[in-house]
Amino acid sequence: MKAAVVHTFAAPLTIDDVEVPTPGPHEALVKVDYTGVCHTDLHAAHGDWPVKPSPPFVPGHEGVGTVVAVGDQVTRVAVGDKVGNAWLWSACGECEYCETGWETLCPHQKNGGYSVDGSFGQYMLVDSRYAPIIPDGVEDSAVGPILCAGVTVYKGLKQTDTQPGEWVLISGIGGLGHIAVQYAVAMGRRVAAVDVDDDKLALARRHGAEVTVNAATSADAAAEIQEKTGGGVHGALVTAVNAHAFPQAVGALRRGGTVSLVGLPPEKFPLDIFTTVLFGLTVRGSIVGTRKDMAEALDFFARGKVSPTYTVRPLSDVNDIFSEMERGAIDGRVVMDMRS
Ligand SMILES: NC(=O)c1ccc[n+]([C@@H]2O[C@H](COP(=O)([O-])OP(=O)(O)OC[C@H]3O[C@@H](n4cnc5c(N)ncnc54)[C@H](O)[C@@H]3O)[C@@H](O)[C@H]2O)c1
Ligand SMILES: CCCCCCO
Ligand SMILES: [Zn+2]
Ligand SMILES: [Zn+2]
Repeated sequence: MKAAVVHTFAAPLTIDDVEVPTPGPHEALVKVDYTGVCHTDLHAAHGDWPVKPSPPFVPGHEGVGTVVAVGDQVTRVAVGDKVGNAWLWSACGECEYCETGWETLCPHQKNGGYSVDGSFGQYMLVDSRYAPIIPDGVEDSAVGPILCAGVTVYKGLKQTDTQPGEWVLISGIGGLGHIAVQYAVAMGRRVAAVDVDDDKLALARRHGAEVTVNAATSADAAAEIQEKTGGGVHGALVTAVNAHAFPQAVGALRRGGTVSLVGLPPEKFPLDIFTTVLFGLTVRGSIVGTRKDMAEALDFFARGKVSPTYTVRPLSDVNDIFSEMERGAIDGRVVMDMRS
């Protein structure tokens, strides 16, 4: 089968002919139709983060396809079912985190396209107990971005502890952010959006943002957001890939506000102790979503409440796609067609 393989960090991926894997007892073999390209895949290919994947590996964790074979312990899916892969590829099911609804924090988890091969190949393995089950009747090319971008921002928004009618800042209007605007609107929040690119902010407005601020041209983006939201946002979700966006989102919070961090530039950012304490602010990290979050995020999509903006391109474009992503030149999400 064809697959895009990372052999060396920060070097072009090669399209290799690799063996179709065999499913283990709890695994299913999936023929991949489409896969979204997440900025995490670029971080993975560059070896950006402290915990690195082990080349050679196949990235991708927004894959969608059809089950073609199952292991002898599989009960949750069957041949012919439409499933996906996800960052949370599997967890142990027995630790304190798995037992308390926090499987995303399981120290024994496997991660799709990172610690196990992912969806940038024509076939992929999934753990049948964790694979997202794709709702009937949805567009196969559109649903991939929900499997990471969608579930992540949906969970991240829940983690802002905001209520309907309150202001939420979405920082970074890329693959995650443009979908976050839609979930926030669908969840009844008022949306302010910040990015460094006017085209991204126009996309945010098309998806329902009431306030947009360009952090590259604003004299003080946090102050501008405070002023345009009548005292600051009740919650903020940072999906930006630049560390400057993080203190900026904290600075845009209303007193008592919560910022949910999901973007992962491999850097640190300063947090002002005095104002954080004085204004009772909460800074919270958020990672993807559980299987329950995934089912909920997919339900919003299946009911037409969110609709990714995406472009379909061939697997052979993978290196160009990564270069464009690195330049911030992609509006919405790229989805690769894996069928040919
Ligand atoms: N926490 C999680 O579970 C999780 C899940 C998925 C992705 N991620 C991470 O989220 C980040 C975004 O992923 P993506 O696929 O949306 O990336 P993307 O490249 O599609 O979008 C990034 C966006 O950040 C914007 N940006 C850059 N600098 C900015 C700044 N200073 N202020 C505001 N916006 C700025 C870019 O213009 C772009 O719109 C990546 O680091 C990825 O690894 C985390
Ligand atoms: C720590 C890496 C989290 C990545 C989530 C999927 O994009
Ligand atoms: Zn991702
Ligand atoms: Zn566990």
